[in-house]
Amino acid sequence: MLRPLRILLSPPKCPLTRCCSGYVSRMRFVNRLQEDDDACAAALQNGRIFLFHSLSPLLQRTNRETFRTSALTASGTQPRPQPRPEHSIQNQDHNQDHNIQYRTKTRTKTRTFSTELCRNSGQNLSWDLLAVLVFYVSDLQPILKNLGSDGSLLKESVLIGCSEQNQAEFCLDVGQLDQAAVEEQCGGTFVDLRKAFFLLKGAEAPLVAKGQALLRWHQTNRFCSATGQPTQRNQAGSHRFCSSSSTTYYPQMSPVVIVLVSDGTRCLLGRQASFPRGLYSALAGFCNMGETLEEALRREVAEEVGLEVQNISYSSSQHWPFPHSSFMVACHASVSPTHSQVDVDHSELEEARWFSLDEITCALQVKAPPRRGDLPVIWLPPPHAVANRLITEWAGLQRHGKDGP
Ligand SMILES: NC(=O)c1ccc[n+]([C@@H]2O[C@H](COP(=O)([O-])OP(=O)(O)OC[C@H]3O[C@@H](n4cnc5c(N)ncnc54)[C@H](O)[C@@H]3O)[C@@H](O)[C@H]2O)c1
Repeated sequence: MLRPLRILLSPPKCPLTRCCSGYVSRMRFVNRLQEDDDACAAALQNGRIFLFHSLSPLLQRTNRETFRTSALTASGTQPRPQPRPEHSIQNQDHNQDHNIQYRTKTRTKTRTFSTELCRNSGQNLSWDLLAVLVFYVSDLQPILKNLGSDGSLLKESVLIGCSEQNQAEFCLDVGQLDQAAVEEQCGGTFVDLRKAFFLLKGAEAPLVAKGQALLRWHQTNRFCSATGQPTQRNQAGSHRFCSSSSTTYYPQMSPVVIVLVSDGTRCLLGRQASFPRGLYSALAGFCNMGETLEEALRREVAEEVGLEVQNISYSSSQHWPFPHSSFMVACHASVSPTHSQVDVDHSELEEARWFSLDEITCALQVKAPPRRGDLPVIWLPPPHAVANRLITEWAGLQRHGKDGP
């Protein structure tokens, strides 16, 4: 039965509006787009798109004096107008959303840019801004056409969610187009996710990581592992299907356990030889087939530092895009102070040692990796990493006189 187009384009009003939150209707909307290809194709026409090139997200970087908007042309035949400095960020109002007006050829639009300030590498303590560029499909279509792409490229977008303004959000990899030409047309730069991830605003980083993970999964799962035949994706990109073997493939994450071990007054951190100088983190490891999280956690700590932990408690979890998609489950655990002698397996870790609350407090204050020539300093994974959360939680509990779990 045909549904009215109005319902296909935006999250349906819940019939039980009084008891159904915006969150619930957005989640149901996304779920329906994953199930219904026609609804998803319609939502794409009205949606927002994050662009990637060979898995690097399109970002905008500028200085604090002038926050330049991306000037988009509504018509690809016209020369792209120079970006106009329409918004200045005064002082250090970082972590803010900025509603910025910009003009297309035919109309004025307002787009919300979120920005995070990060320390520039120069000596003058100026700041850089980094933000994800988001395009409305209606703006992107003429740009893609101008770059010689036919309409079929847009259909390769994958659904990643729904904004609070009830617009479906998609990611699209334009790796088949000339990178410099896309950057020039779109007014942004494709930045390797490893560099970008820690400089994006809290809410943007996981969204971009999720988009990259989904795009990567599609790029590496084009064929059925049973028959070798090509697989077909659904419109949302939430699964692929092999019609020869009737197998449905879903995107996968590898479960990883990460644990902060405490002996009551100190916490245990380690570093791999590949880590940047001075960086220490909580112990982590992939779960083996058939293991529970608790078994994986106990095994990893035993293997890496030769300790037997107890009192395991869950803290939080996160999707981690590096090197591929991991599902990090973060826990606290403890050892008795009388059984805290560390015996490092140097094939896994370069070093592991106990840190006092004072050392952790100092390390948490280091907000940027030390630069070449700086004095050696101990620093910790940044706030986007769940390891930072574990360490911060432990420090908070220590300050309030309670140990970990
Ligand atoms: N978000 C954070 O705060 C945080 C902190 C530390 C580590 N991590 C992540 O946790 C993961 C594990 O950490 P690690 O130090 O053990 O990493 P690692 O990269 O040293 O991996 C250790 C070993 O696990 C094996 N391995 C790799 N991929 C696997 C998979 N999918 N399934 C099973 N085994 C696999 C390989 O033999 C590899 O040498 C890494 O992806 C790392 O980036 C995240």
